[in-house]
Amino acid sequence: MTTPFRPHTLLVTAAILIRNDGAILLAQRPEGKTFAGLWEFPGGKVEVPESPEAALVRELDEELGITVRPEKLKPFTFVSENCATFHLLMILYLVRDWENEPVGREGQTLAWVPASELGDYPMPKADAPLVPQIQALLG
Ligand SMILES: Nc1nc2c([nH]c(=O)n2[C@@H]2O[C@H](COP(=O)(O)OP(=O)(O)OP(=O)(O)O)[C@@H](O)[C@H]2O)c(=O)[nH]1
Ligand SMILES: [Mg+2]
Repeated sequence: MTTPFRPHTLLVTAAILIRNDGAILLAQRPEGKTFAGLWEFPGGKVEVPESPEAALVRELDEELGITVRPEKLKPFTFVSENCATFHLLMILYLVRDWENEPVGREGQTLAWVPASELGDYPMPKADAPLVPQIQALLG
């Protein structure tokens, strides 16, 4: 008897960084990573035994060189998506306060994008429902 394949759930945290003028930060995944070339919200995997908030604070420092206080992470929404070899559970926080200017520390290209133009940037399939939610929030 074969055991049915059950993908494990991968917990990922990501940030919707919102600048004072309403633009949102997207990062283009670099060559060598899965989904290279697609645009995403900065963040990454929650490592054991981190809290989701501690993981996101760490990822934002590693990927962008910014410092965010955990209490500045505002829970916004999540996506739950089957990605074949794993099931992605990605929780998203709104972030309006940080220190330092974001830079792509892992070779990613960064773009500040008005909410109305988010649809022009190809994203991983799991991100599709996020675009209308962000546009509804920011108008
Ligand atoms: N950060 C981020 N990951 C996303 C998004 N959409 C999406 O499907 N993912 C998926 O979430 C998973 C984990 O994200 P990641 O690759 O950023 O993880 P990480 O920073 O820990 O990278 P690493 O594996 O190189 O250490 C990947 O399979 C990625 O494709 C998104 O908008 N932002
Ligand atoms: Mg990442």
